[in-house]
Amino acid sequence: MTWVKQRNPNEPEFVQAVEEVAEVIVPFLQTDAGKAYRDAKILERVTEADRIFMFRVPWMDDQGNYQINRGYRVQMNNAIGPYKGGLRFHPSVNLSVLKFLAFEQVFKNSLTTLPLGGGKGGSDFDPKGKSDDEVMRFCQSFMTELAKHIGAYTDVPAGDIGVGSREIGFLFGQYKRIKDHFMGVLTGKSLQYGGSLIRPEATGYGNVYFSREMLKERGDGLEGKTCVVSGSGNVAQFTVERLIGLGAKVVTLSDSSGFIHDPQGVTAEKLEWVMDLKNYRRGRISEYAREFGCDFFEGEKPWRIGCDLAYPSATQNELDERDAKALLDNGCKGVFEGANMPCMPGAITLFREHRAMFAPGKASNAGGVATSGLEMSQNKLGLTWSRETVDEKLRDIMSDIHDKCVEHGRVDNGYVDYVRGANLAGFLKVADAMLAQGLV
Ligand SMILES: NC(=O)C1=CN([C@@H]2O[C@H](COP(=O)(O)OP(=O)(O)OC[C@H]3O[C@@H](n4cnc5c(N)ncnc54)[C@H](O)[C@@H]3O)[C@@H](O)[C@H]2O)C=CC1
Ligand SMILES: O=C(O)CCC(=O)C(=O)O
Repeated sequence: MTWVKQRNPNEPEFVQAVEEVAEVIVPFLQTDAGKAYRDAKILERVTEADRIFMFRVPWMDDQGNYQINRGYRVQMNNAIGPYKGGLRFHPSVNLSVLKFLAFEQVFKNSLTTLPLGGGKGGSDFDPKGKSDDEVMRFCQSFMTELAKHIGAYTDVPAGDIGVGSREIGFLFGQYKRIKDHFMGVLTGKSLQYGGSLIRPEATGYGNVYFSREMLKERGDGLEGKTCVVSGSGNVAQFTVERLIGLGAKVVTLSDSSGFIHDPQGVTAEKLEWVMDLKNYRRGRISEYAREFGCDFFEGEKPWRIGCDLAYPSATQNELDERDAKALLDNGCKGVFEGANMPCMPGAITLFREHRAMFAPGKASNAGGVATSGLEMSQNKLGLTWSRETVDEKLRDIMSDIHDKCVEHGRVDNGYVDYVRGANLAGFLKVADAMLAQGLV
């Protein structure tokens, strides 16, 4: 870790993500089973990106002013398949954030059972408050540079925070215009031009399926459980949809301005209203409280609300040790990461010490990228699978990931440490591929 910290100064998120993996992998490397990986310096090699692109993104706003943002693509590791991972457009984007996300993606993609390497990209561009025309001009400029570095067998980006179907459409249109190729170079596309059914739902649904597997492992189920969810974007919306579909009750949603608490529960009708608010009207979650007559807590996070289960689904480091204590004190039995690295290290330690269920995002939110892998397969075959087919494959993949976490994560007295299981299983597949491919 000293070596990693020295080589990556001023990159706290990246160091945090490496530390979480190293905590599990370093002790394994000291064993006989880990010797070959230790000798070949596999862990050191996976912390160093294959390559990173940083570029200027010039665009013009609606008033005719010149605007400059910075674009990035981190191609972290392609030992088991082409680089794969989302694009994030948010003012907080910097190299540290994208390197942490790309690093996580390597292990997550390995867990999916599909041939996907790991990457991530994005920009400090903020789509909030921008017109559709401004977003389009930005996306066209961003793709004009990115197109040089991606391809259906090289690197296949997708969405993440601030990049949804509108942005993917603009990015795909510009790629096609530059390259004159109609190919699956992005996932998360709309259905009319090569998208997959269930891809929008997949991260949220996948996390719920994963939590159902974890509950089953303990002889329990989702029916009747009270759940808190953070965020109100893609992952949060479909987490709520699946939870209420499976008989649970969701009482919170949030955005960067605060959270709403609806003790009656978010119904399918209320969720439809939220989807319209967030995906088309692009409004604030506080409007929910006014529309449905419940409380809005400005600037706060939902973790002090009593619940059985929690699904952090907004952003990194949104749940600290104090929040974890509040959740446990109020009876929460399980935390399932929909976002990437939403729980801070102190919170994770507390959950594990209390033997609560804790699902690390690289396992529990892998359904999104896995379904992107299914979109890539459909594009290559020139076929469109039905909703039922894709949903069944997603359920099977989440169940396989769960089984691998149990296989590698069962510790003394039967407790399954999913952090250990996910990191070890994710690492081993990539590490074996790297060993087989020599010193590259
Ligand atoms: N979209 C996908 O398929 C996948 C997304 N993820 C992760 O899930 C998380 C959410 O992503 P999406 O739902 O796709 O993005 P989104 O842009 O659709 O929604 C993001 C949500 O997080 C909230 N948010 C952003 N910054 C915040 C902050 N500082 N405090 C509180 N709330 C904040 C936004 O208001 C919004 O509700 C991210 O961590 C992302 O990396 C993980 C796997 C796949
Ligand atoms: O579907 C993809 O390729 C991107 C998913 C992603 O960015 C993530 O898993 O964090």
